[in-house]
Amino acid sequence: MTAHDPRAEPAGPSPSYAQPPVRAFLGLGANLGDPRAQLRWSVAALDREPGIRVAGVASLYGSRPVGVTDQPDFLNTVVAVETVLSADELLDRLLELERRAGRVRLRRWGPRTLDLDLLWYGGAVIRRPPRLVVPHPRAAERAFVLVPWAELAPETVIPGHGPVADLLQTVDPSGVWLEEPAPQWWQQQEPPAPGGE
Ligand SMILES: Nc1ncnc2c1ncn2[C@@H]1O[C@H](COP(=O)(O)OP(=O)(O)OP(=O)(O)O)[C@@H](O)[C@H]1O
Ligand SMILES: Nc1nc2c(c(=O)[nH]1)N=C(CO)CN2
Repeated sequence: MTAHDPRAEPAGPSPSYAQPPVRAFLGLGANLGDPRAQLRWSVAALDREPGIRVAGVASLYGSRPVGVTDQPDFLNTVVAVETVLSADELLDRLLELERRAGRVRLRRWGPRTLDLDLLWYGGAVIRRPPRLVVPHPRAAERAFVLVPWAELAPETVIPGHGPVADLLQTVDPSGVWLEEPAPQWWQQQEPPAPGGE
């Protein structure tokens, strides 16, 4: 086989790189520490992860806390990735990045330095609670998810719910505001890792 033969074995460190990548959408949120720096760090860190490529980043949005309301406002965004990882492997990477960002979970829906949610994975439906439920069970009703998601990919269909653009019409967007447009907010020089990693 020549180097240009399409049947040639793909060069790469892992056999999984031969699989076609899957599109996934991730929800990012933070309201403790330096939320903007943590979100910028997490975009760069995601792109450095083997098997994950950042394909799009929405603007940065401020949002009033939903659920537990006596906590600081959040910064939220949505990131599109291409990945050769399974949904389980991807979730593990997200949990590891949260841990590296110094996440402390005080209570459900409470404040956090970094929250990474797997919103959507190739249109698949995965029901393995409590470990993994995809699409994310609350994504379709959260303005702080739908506003940035609609900016990136309004046509995406959330299985069981419908297109992101249609769902956005069903929620109250008044608690979500544009904080800083893409791509400026994440394309500046990368901040140091949270906690001086
Ligand atoms: N689609 C998903 N994305 C991220 N975590 C998930 C998903 N489905 C199930 N989980 C599980 O949820 C746990 C994390 O829950 P977490 O404490 O972040 O919830 P929360 O952010 O407080 O609330 P919410 O899930 O409403 O955003 C993880 O340990 C993970 O195993
Ligand atoms: N505005 C806003 N509210 C929230 C958020 C969030 O990211 N943004 N995350 C939560 C738990 O995941 C609970 N409430």
